[in-house]
Amino acid sequence: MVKAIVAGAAGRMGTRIIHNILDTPGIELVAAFERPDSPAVGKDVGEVIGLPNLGIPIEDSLEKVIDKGDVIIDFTFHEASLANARINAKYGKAMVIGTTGFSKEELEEIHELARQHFPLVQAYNMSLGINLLYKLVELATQVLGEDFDIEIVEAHHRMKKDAPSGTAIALANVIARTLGWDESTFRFCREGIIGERPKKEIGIQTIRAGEIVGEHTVYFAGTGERIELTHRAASRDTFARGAVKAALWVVGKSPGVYDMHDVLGLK
Ligand SMILES: NC(=O)C1=CN([C@@H]2O[C@H](COP(=O)(O)OP(=O)(O)OC[C@H]3O[C@@H](n4cnc5c(N)ncnc54)[C@H](OP(=O)(O)O)[C@@H]3O)[C@@H](O)[C@H]2O)C=CC1
Ligand SMILES: O=C(O)C1=N[C@H](C(=O)O)C[C@H](O)C1
Repeated sequence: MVKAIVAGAAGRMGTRIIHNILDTPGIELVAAFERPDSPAVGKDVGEVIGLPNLGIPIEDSLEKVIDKGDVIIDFTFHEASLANARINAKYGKAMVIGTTGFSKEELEEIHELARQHFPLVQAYNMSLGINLLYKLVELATQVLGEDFDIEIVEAHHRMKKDAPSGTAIALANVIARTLGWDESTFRFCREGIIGERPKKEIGIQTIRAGEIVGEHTVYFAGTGERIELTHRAASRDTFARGAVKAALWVVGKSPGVYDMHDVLGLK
């Protein structure tokens, strides 16, 4: 039985991840924690996620609970996930990080810690559909190439803290890699007299509204025709199921950085 520790247990994703752990054979929740000043600290996990008491109090740090678990599942905030990876480097537990909004330096440090000390599944989107979309976008980019203008539009709920979404950045990276371009071709917003669209540009636009769970569309617009590839997540359980699959998969792996294509066998 894989023993899981959930970071950010009272958050939107933490809550759904715990529900999914409780519903999945082969994995059990052994501990959960929140940031030290969270009102959830000290309460029973069940009370916080809308279930009867589970006999597991929400703690205020990873260090207090890390000995109990085999894997830490972390969907929190960029600084918190980095701090948790630093702590885990001393313990070598498996980790699943779904957090977005990292700077390049933060993400590189997490990856380096993992390469040296623990197996990590890190992915900006843990849904099956988005991981298939990466492949479809790669194929469309190979076929349509530089003759088509490529634009990404992402839409999320009003509470989301980072923009653009990690998934939109990952999609842009797939396109850029396929075309042999780099990040200097990413165009994050347009305003004013912007002139004609350069050919060598990947537009990335953000919508924040209401309770949208997560939507990504990639436009391939050419002369006389257009293809739109869209993924819409209907519920956070879509991501939470992926996170639990990743947790079951990563325990026992060698230190290193893995992604959902490894977990889902899409490599
Ligand atoms: N990879 C994927 O498939 C997906 C990734 N995400 C990403 O996951 C992250 C979380 O999203 P979401 O659940 O909506 O956000 P929430 O803000 O609802 O949840 C994050 C939780 O982490 C808590 N937290 C913050 N700092 C710490 C800390 N130091 N230790 C422990 N807990 C901490 C927050 O507490 P407090 O509220 O008090 O700050 C909050 O309860 C985001 O980066 C989001 O983009 C989301 C969905 C899918
Ligand atoms: O914050 C969210 O909600 C989501 N964030 C991820 C991202 O930034 O790509 C994935 C998902 O779309 C939901």
